[in-house]
Amino acid sequence: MLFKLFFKRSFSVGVSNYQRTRIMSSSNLQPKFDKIFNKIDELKPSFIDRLAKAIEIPAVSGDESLRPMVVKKSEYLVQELESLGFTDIQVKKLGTQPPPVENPNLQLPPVILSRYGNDPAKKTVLVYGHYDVQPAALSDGWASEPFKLVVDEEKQLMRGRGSTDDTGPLLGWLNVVQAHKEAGIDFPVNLITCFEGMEESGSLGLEKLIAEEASNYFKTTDAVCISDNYWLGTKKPVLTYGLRGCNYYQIIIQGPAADLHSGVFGGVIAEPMVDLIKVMGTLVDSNGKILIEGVDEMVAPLTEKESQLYEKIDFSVDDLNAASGSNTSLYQKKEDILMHRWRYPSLSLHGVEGAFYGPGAKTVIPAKVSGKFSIRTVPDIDSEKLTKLVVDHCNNAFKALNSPNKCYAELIHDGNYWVSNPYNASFTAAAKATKDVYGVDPDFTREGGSIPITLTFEEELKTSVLLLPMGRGDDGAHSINEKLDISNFMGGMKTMAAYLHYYAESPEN
Ligand SMILES: NCC(=O)N[C@@H](Cc1c[nH]cn1)C(=O)O
Ligand SMILES: [Zn+2]
Ligand SMILES: [Zn+2]
Repeated sequence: MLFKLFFKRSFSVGVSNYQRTRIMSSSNLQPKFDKIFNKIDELKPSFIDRLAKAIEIPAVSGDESLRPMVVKKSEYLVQELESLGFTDIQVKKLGTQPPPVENPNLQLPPVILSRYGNDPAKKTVLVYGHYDVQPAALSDGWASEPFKLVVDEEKQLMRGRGSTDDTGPLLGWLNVVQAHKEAGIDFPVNLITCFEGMEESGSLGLEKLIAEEASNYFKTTDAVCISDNYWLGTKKPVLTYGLRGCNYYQIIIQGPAADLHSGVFGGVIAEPMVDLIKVMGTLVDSNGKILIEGVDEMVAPLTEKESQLYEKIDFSVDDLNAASGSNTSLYQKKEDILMHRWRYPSLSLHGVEGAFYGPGAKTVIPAKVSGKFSIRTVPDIDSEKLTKLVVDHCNNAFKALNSPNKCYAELIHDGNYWVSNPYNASFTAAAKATKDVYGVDPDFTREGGSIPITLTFEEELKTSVLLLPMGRGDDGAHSINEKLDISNFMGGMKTMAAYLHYYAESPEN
């Protein structure tokens, strides 16, 4: 069900209410959670150790050569689930990866299903997370080896690829189970895990699995909770009820049979890179305006009620600048930044495969280049219609060049946007939990990123989905030096635990 973009009431609070945002010390917390929160604190070293072991496995789903590592990380998770007493563990194979792919026999990484508890008297919460990560290399500018978790005692943070997206939060659920076991506290709900290894590459194969398991493994699900996003800024916790979708494309330009010497062939043959850069340059302007005809017309109009929502959110251009480490914002007003992140589409140019990019001055003419770009989608953009507009646009832009090269534009993967109604038992439980842990009411936010499978859970399981973030807006997900603050790791797990208790107690589903 799509939330109609206006709220019955606002969950946001004024600045004064949360200026002192911090994790409250255990003595300040709801006494009912003292025991579990203290146990989470006590187990901190073993939780960091579990995270460190997982981060060491470079599970990059977008790199075909690293697929065995993605599988290895799934095996590590299964071992951890077994040792914690999860039952009915099923490692679901999803078959081969559909094109475009270099190796047509490449197997998709498995989805891990498991249960903790199966008591018909309790509610069932399905927790989704992904164990794959974005690519990372020391040479990109990381301060330390990306696949080695570094605990920075001075800054009180943990640095490593996947720390915040999404290995840290995923393991948070396992840690919460361990803390309950060791504290001797009855687990408040039945937990189902659905952990995938292809989220960063479009969640290929997962939609079908969810549809198949909706009336089987997932049948008893009352609510879905996903911890795979971030606070908007660095101080105030949020709960998230919307995401943009993501349509990822490539334009391939094929010219000569092999890479050539630019001194010999430069000026006498049509260069694929020149064509590609010209075509890519027609997609978006320097103000972020998408130049593909017909895209803007598909965007849902802004209503008066919706525009009021943005005023109440705690955010500023300074937060954006701090997170980007620059002064390069296209907008100075908070409302404009939020709307362009949440409710308008954006087009980003990501890279060029086949092009020279290393140090030095190689005088090469690349023979075949593939330009990668994506469009973040919003209500009411239809993915298929968008793809037709994009492909037609690229073909026309290439045709106008009168080049003898060949051009082919295609969709690599797409994932739906999601906007939901946060007025339900699950969001209410999470809001109470957040207040208990951080001492403030959370803001209710949408997010500019994508979790392709969110809408599928909502539609197939006919349940609400809650996004309960662990990390902060400056964590550097997908960037260099990705980190998770230790206070967010600990606070995030306490919030997860309290959420499960509050949701279990709620009279509604
Ligand atoms: N933490 C969510 C996230 O990072 N999602 C990715 C999903 C994606 C879609 N296509 C490629 N990756 C994102 O980029 O938003
Ligand atoms: Zn993620
Ligand atoms: Zn990600």
